[in-house]
Amino acid sequence: MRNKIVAGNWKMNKNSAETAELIDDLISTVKPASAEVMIAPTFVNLAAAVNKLDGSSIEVVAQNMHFAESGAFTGEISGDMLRSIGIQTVILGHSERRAYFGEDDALLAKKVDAALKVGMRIIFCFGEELQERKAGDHFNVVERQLKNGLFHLNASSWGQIVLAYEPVWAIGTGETASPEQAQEMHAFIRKTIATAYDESVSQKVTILYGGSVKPGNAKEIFSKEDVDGGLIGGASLVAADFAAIVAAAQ
Ligand SMILES: O=C(CO)COP(=O)(O)O
Repeated sequence: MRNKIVAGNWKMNKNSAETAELIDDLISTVKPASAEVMIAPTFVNLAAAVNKLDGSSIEVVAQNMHFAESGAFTGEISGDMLRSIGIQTVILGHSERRAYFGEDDALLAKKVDAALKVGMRIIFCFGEELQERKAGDHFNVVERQLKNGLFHLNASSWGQIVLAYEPVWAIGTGETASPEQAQEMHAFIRKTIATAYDESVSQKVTILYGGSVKPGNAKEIFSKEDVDGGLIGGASLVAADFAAIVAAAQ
């Protein structure tokens, strides 16, 4: 049985007071779950979130990190810094990082190595854009992103990897991939990993779906065989919605 995960990517939302308030609401609304539950507030609120959730089953994770251990990289945050405040998991390769901050596959491969080096677990995001899907290129795009970002790793490192398929056209648009489209791509991802590694690596890796997951569609998407939970944007900012999505992952 694969681990199920429901993770909330808060993106650049919630100041310090709002973060504390949403966490209080999550503590009272998210029911104990068989899925792992994670939230990713902004960097400045991570330490406070870790302290507030000490002893809770909700894990606090980071939205990004730099590939270097330290040095002259003004405005950046290293994996060691994240570890030092109790963060064990980092999201890498989100489409917004790729699109707005120029993060390409080669840079992401360096970030993956850096995160593993400090013992972090990685939620690695990837997915095609609308024109790529329309052109029938989505499988090639996803295969390329996986290959360039992750396939240099040894099989033994895959225990630290969680995948998040997020078709760019479904992020923040209200347009969700249909459960069938999600399943089709997740099965393709598993097949691609089995070819590059073996069946045991591909069957063990948790693959999340992300893109306009809401309380109303979560259960159907999560019920698909190769969908092991979700990476949630907008709906993770409303405690009742996030709690309902966590419940849908049982
Ligand atoms: O980008 C996402 C999660 O990382 C998905 O965002 P939405 O759920 O707002 O579409």
